Amino acid sequence: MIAITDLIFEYPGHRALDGISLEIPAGSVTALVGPNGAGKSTLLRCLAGLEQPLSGQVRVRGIDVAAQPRQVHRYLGYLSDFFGLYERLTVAQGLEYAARAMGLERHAAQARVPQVAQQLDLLPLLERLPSQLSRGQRQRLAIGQAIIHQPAVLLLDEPASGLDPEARSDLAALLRQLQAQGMTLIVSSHILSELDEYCTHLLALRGGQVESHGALRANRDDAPQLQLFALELGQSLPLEQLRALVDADSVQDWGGGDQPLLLWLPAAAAQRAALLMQWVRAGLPVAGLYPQRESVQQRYIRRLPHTKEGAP
Ligand SMILES: Nc1ncnc2c1ncn2[C@@H]1O[C@H](COP(=O)(O)OP(=O)(O)OP(=O)(O)O)[C@@H](O)[C@H]1O
Repeated sequence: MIAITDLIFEYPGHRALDGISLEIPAGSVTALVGPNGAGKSTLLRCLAGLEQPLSGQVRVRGIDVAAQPRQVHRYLGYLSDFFGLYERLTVAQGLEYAARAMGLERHAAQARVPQVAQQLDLLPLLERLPSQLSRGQRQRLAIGQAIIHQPAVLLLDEPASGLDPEARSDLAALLRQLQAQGMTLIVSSHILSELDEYCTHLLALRGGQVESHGALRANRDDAPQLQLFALELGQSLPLEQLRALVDADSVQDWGGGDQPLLLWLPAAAAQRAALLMQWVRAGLPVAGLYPQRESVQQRYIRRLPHTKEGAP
């Protein structure tokens, strides 16, 4: 869906993106993470055609963003970290204006307004001005304007910043809904745990370079025959006792208290069953075993090497 090749971007006297090459698969939701100044916003702006790179190429659906920015904008929605709203337009007018700006005919634009307002829970607020909206409602309006033309790709720069827990949870639900409709999303955030709910891929930048990029998944990249499971115990055991029973190499997280152990176990059911039987015989009080997906945090901490394909 998005192909980036040898992308270099420089601000005067500073190289912000230093040779980025990767592919973002269609239908994926990519968590874009990295420390302050890593280049996240710059990359999103380059993808949106708002910055002209020094060299390299970004293609969205095969279209060169730098060469044909207008055509790409038909397929792309972008929400900046410091987004602005049309303060003199009501919510309904703002949405219609955004639709018209994206090239929709007047009737199509007017028809989209209630659809998007419904999707973003803005229907009761259509006649309000942005100044009469809460932070979360303003955020929803900005996202509404970004998706009014039903883009295939949506780029969101820190969309959850400043939102309360309820608004964050609404945002997560909305992003899941957009993904279910087939949209490809890239979402930057500093809060890794909130990305867990909806992200399928992780892209970590550092110093303008790709530190790691790949799918978040249940299987280990370096040992695909292993899959992540949560093991629930009927009673908590002292760590020394657990260590005596469970091979430390298979442990991702020892849990503790009521927390389950996170283990890399054989993906093959028969092998897993044999192992479990062995543990139960040895006295491990197994109460449940559930397949897990690696979290954004776990993946980030493991700092997996970058693969050019991006979707190992
Ligand atoms: N207009 C500018 N002029 C010069 N340097 C800039 C400009 N904008 C950003 N930079 C620099 O480029 C680098 C990348 O900035 P960018 O905003 O893309 O990082 P980021 O990962 O989004 O950071 P944050 O997490 O703080 O938002 C930083 O070192 C920053 O100081």
